[in-house]
Amino acid sequence: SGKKADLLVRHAGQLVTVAGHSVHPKRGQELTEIGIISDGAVAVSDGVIIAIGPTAEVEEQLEIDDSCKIINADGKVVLPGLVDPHTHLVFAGSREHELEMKIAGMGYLEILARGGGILDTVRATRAAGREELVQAGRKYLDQMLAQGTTTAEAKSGYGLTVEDEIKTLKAIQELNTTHPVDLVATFLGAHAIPAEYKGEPDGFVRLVMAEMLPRVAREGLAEFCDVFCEEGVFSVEQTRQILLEARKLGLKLKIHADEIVSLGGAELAVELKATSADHLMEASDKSIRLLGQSKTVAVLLPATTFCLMGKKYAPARAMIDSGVAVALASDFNPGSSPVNSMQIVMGIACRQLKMNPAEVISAVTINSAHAIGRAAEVGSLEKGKKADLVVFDAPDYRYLMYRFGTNLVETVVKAGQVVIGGKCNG
Ligand SMILES: O=C(O)CC1=NCN=C1
Ligand SMILES: [Zn+2]
Repeated sequence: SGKKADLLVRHAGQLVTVAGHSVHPKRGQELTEIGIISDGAVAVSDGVIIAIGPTAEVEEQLEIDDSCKIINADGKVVLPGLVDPHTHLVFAGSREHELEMKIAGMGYLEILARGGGILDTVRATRAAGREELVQAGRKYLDQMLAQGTTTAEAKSGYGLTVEDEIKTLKAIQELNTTHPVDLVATFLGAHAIPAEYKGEPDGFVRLVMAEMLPRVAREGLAEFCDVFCEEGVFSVEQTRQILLEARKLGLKLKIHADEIVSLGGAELAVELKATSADHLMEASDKSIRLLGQSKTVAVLLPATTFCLMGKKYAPARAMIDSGVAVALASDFNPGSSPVNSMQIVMGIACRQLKMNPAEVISAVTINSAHAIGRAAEVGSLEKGKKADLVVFDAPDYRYLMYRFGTNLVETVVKAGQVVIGGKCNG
């Protein structure tokens, strides 16, 4: 006994630890093992988990005085803080006007080809100052935190000039230091060919490689480099050039791969040992087999398929059966997925990706932490890890996906601090 705790969450109906997979992402059968402790407790000191287990066993180890906040989670589900490993959350403006076009059947790439889509957001983001981007991003992060997301990736990609991409990444840096949600920054300068480079894509690729990447790397403004590898955007060859240059400069790699057309982006991701390959609705059988034999995490974005009114969701079952390490993300962005609730992503993943609830829990916690290189710090509730956890008003973890569309968050603890709700004694 005698450990001093400053926070104790106890008597959780189901304490879902998702423990035991902080070194390698979960694959296949492992995805269904989520380490549930009934009548569970988590003790925290200085933002770090110091004890976890059945409430009686945890309380035995502790020295509780009235300085310790106590949260009783009787009949509730406690999960690790949700990790959203793929968002475009720093942008200006919005694209609700596209909804009628999409309802009328206009395709995503057609809207982009007409100078709309991403390029619409580019115009608004170039016109916005950094502070405006920070304000907008703060609002989205408040919404995400209130819905259970405690760590997220944030991409640039709506500037498409050196200065505007740097402006965006500095906004992400400012948000990371001033908002409770931990952010991982990704440089996505290769998101679309801007209007001024229409007809000379290779000129823009040179700008990304010769001007943007060196600055981003030198100023330490991003951990990852990502490319939108898609028909009419960046080819597999252009993607390879950009990512090889990024790797040389010390950045880790991601690819928006095989979203609308199966170009072979997923195979390139495996070839370059990218940390993740994202989207994959059109992933070929060959690329699924290659992913199953690689460390590259497959990040699936079912809310994007839903919002694009797509028929074809990523082949998650085939991936899981082939041993692919699967994660889930919101793809929060103003065009193809204006959704920043991981609970909604979880509900769609069960119904459309046919992932069962336990697999979905693994895919929005430890596996999504692996997808952004944060599995040692977050993504599960284990001694020594950051005390990021969510108390959901749910009798069972399956209830989260069953009550699709309702925010069931009761309390969010971020690095040991109660940041949302938190009926507790203190
Ligand atoms: O449409 C957007 O703004 C974001 C996006 N990039 C690639 N797919 C979607
Ligand atoms: Zn995306």
